Amino acid sequence: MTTHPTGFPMQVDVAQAQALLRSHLPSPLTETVPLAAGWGRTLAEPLRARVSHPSATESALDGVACRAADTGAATAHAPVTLQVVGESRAGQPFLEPVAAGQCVRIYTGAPMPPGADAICPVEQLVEVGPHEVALRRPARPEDVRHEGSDFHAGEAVLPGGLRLTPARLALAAALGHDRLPVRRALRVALLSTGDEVVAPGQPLTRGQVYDSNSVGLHALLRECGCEVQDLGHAADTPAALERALAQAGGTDLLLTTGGVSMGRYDLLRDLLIGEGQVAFWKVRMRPGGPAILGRWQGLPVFGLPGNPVSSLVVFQVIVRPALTGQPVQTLRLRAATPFRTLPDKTAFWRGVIDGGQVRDYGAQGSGRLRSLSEADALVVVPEGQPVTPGDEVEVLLL
Ligand SMILES: Nc1nc2c(c(=O)[nH]1)N[C@H]1C(S)=C(S)[C@@H](COP(=O)(O)OP(=O)(O)OC[C@H]3O[C@@H](n4cnc5c(N)ncnc54)[C@H](O)[C@@H]3O)O[C@H]1N2
Ligand code: MOO
Ligand SMILES: [Mg+2]
Repeated sequence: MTTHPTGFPMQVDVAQAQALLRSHLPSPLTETVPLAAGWGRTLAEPLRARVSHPSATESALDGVACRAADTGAATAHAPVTLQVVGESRAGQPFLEPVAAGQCVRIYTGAPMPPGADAICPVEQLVEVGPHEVALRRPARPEDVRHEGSDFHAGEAVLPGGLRLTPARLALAAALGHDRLPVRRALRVALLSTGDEVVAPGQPLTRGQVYDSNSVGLHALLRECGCEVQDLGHAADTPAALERALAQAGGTDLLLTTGGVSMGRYDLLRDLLIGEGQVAFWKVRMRPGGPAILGRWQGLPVFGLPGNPVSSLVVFQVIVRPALTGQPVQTLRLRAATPFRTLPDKTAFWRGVIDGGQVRDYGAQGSGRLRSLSEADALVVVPEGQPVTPGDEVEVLLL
């Protein structure tokens, strides 16, 4: 890390950038939402089971419930015959005890009758008479689902801080909750900058570019559960930028793209440095090096680089973990090709996953947006660490 002449840190590492952005965001507030509105939200506190699941000991199969000890000798050649004394249906249990030599017809999810401890499925039964079945193999205790074997009443099942996926939402319902304590969504304003940047749908002249950054970032922000205020686009003049920044009031964070590198017209950089509250400028990563964090009239502003790949990669690596409070999700794969090492930067190279290994995507220019669509992953190559084929690398799925 170095220091800018005006005193703020430069060339911070990725972890420092994440932590500094996080420290600029408000600490999470809680609100309660109906179950159906919980998808994509983050649980604010652990959820305990209000009931056990299964709520009774029950059958996992359609068949008969009986005593395992009666059926140990059953084979296809020498089936064991049992007397059928009743039927247990889901919601209509059979409450009489099952004695030796007896069984009860039972269906998946129906409570086990008292005395029975094993199940034989219909596929292994032969109907012998109106009240008799023969078992072609022993009944199995493993096909009984015991009360509370999934979770017990009172158990803390879903930890706080977890993002509610469809499966976790279903689990919350099964735990007995109809309202959920979730973190208040962060409100993020989004602004793209650049004289050459044009909204999709408008005519494009040579030298102009469609505003792809805002579109990708908007979707990423929604994926992170944020409320997005789209401020559109501002031209490269101080007045236009100041007008746009003034519209971001009332949000928790302003995310911008463009205008943060070394150019004369990289005015967002100048505006933030002039405001005197820069937390850092430049991160030791590629792509995405020129990112800047500061404040504008108190509001945290994170300036993503304009290059299309850089803006989306910096979001994944720095912004997402700061917004969600969750570390970047990675997995480890073997490298099928070498990956370039940078002496003073962590690289996030685009890679293609093939046969359980990851290979270099090839052209890694930050302006090649199609590469992010054609690659499967970002391969993390730490500063100064060589990667040769066969090495294990950390990989971030795209
Ligand atoms: N002399 C140096 N030049 C550059 C350096 C450097 O260290 N020294 N860093 C390079 C790196 S790395 C990056 S990344 C870019 C960052 O540039 P800016 O953040 O200043 O962004 P702009 O100059 O405004 O635009 C760069 C590039 O991206 C295109 N762009 C911008 N906004 C959008 C958008 N919303 N949608 C699609 N594409 C966009 C823009 O047209 C430019 O092509 O600086 C390097 N330069
Ligand atoms: O690192 Mo810039 O972010 O490559 O193009
Ligand atoms: Mg620039």
